[in-house]
Amino acid sequence: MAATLNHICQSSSSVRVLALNGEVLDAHKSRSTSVAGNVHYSLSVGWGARRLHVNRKALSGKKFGPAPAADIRATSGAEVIQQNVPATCDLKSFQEAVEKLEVDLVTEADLKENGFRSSRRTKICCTIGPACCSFEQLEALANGGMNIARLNMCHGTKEWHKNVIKNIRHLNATKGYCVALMMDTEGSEIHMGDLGGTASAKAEDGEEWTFTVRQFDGPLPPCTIQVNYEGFAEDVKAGDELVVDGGLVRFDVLETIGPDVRCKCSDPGLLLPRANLTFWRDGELVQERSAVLPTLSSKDWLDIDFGISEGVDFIAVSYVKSPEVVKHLKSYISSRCPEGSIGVFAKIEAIDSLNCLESIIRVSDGAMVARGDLGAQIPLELVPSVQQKIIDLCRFLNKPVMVASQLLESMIEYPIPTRAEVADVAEAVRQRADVLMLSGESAMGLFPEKSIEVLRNVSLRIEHSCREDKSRKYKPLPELYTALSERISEQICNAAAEMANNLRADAIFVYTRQGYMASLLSRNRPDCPIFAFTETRDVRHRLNMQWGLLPFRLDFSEDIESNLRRTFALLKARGMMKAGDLVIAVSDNLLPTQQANMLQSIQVRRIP
Ligand SMILES: Nc1ncnc2c1ncn2[C@@H]1O[C@H](COP(=O)(O)OP(=O)(O)O)[C@@H](O)[C@H]1O
Ligand SMILES: C=C(OP(=O)(O)O)C(=O)O
Ligand SMILES: [K+]
Ligand SMILES: [Mg+2]
Repeated sequence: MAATLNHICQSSSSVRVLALNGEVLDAHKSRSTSVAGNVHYSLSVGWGARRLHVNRKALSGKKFGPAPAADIRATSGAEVIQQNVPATCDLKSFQEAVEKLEVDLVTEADLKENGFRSSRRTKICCTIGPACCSFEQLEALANGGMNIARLNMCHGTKEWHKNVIKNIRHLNATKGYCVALMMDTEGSEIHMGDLGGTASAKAEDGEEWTFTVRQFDGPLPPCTIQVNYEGFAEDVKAGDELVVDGGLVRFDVLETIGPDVRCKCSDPGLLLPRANLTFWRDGELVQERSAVLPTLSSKDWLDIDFGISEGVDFIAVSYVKSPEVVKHLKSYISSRCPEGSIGVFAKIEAIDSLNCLESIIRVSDGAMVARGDLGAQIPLELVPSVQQKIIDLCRFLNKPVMVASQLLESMIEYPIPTRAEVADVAEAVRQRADVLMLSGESAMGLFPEKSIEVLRNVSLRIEHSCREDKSRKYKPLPELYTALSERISEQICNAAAEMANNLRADAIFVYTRQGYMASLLSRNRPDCPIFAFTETRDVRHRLNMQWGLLPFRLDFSEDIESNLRRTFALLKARGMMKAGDLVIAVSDNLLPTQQANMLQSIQVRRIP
């Protein structure tokens, strides 16, 4: 049915929108006068956060017809969903523009193509660097399934990162992706300088190199490496072993002369800019200095302020050694942005963090197994069991967990991974990590898109085999909560997941304001995907970090029954579900009134 969408009538005191076959829709109106003295009217109609806006320069005293498309846009909160909405359109497209269920392009395509039973459950994070920072390159990664973009503040300038953030925002707003942003702090561990601008340097066996804390105005002298840390030359002793990037290159310390440390290469290899440095004495990691280094340096705090002002979704803290720093950052964030919507992730990579893993994870919003530095601080052969331990602990404590570093390292240079890398990725998927992370593969590699494709394919394959493997099923999770209200939510979600598995349901639906019930469902790693409906863009982005959740944005209405009916209709209309599909639905207490008098329930429904 064609209808005139809006027709602005203006009298001296009022402005109205005539919409849909002449029926007047209630319109908010505001009037403003520009510097040039022109009167502007803006109107918006819609429900909740979703609105259509009409902006027109008014011609005083005159009546005028339908606003041109250029003056009409549809928004959701601060996000513009559609520019140039035609003034004359049919009822259906008006409703779609205003009431559209927001789901990202990739999820939608995945659901339609593969059917949702086999949509990907493990999430993918890509470190953004020079190899993937243009709008087109970022779009290709988003299209390949990037759920989270990571900005590593070790590298690049604020302007560079700002531009990446702008590109991702633009991608989300104009192309319908839902890529979340994670900032990763530099931390104050000891690392090399940037090699005077060259991409890498080769250290040969037996060659003598000087590590120094001196500054140079011009180019670096040959075989010289700057070290970021003032106290370095005082701490190192002749006879120590200097280890670059956890063993990529090794040096024996010959002598220290003032700010210089003279070394001989004992294990040759490639030196990369800003590579991490550790030093070892009598087979033990020397920790004197790193123990007094603050986890968050003054530069990190400036970066954090930058992240807060840019509105990133997550901040990952490097070299966390105790729960205190995470608590401190979380309270800083909630004082700076009271809506408190930035998740703080603890990177587990410092040896000290291993003594207090549980208390660190409890206070964090999630954790990262940062195997790069972890492998430089503990023997490499211990890394796999620590990974398993962190993943299990996070699952128990209901915190999302990322597995990072060297997943597909060889793909920095080659278009296919090694068999061992595929096995490593498969292991992380089998351990049911929430997120797999690419580092150099996407940031500076030759094959960022191929790398993401490998993660996607391995995830799909292994997730499928986990579902088939009956012996893995129904292992009960240990009980997490003690307070009654939390125990109720936990039990509801555990039971809903178990019912969904037993009934072979097609999907679990959860209506969630903060993502709490959604996370408890994800924790169960059920066989079917979890459609998580939430009201705000921020929560929708945060849900991206969790296993098996397909985040949708939707304005909730007053009662759960009407939410269910609306979502069924919208998903059906969009071809994402079909009549007869079996759904298990749960929800948070959506309304304040419900908290007092309604207990939560599990519904079993067929799509009508
Ligand atoms: N923002 C950036 N600008 C330039 N290069 C980057 C950036 N981010 C990452 N890289 C490159 O990608 C490599 C791998 O990234 P990552 O693992 O995050 O860092 P690191 O190697 O410092 O731990 C880095 O060593 C660096 O060469
Ligand atoms: C992810 C890690 O941290 P970064 O890349 O910042 O060193 C790591 O050490 O594995
Ligand atoms: K970092
Ligand atoms: Mg690290």
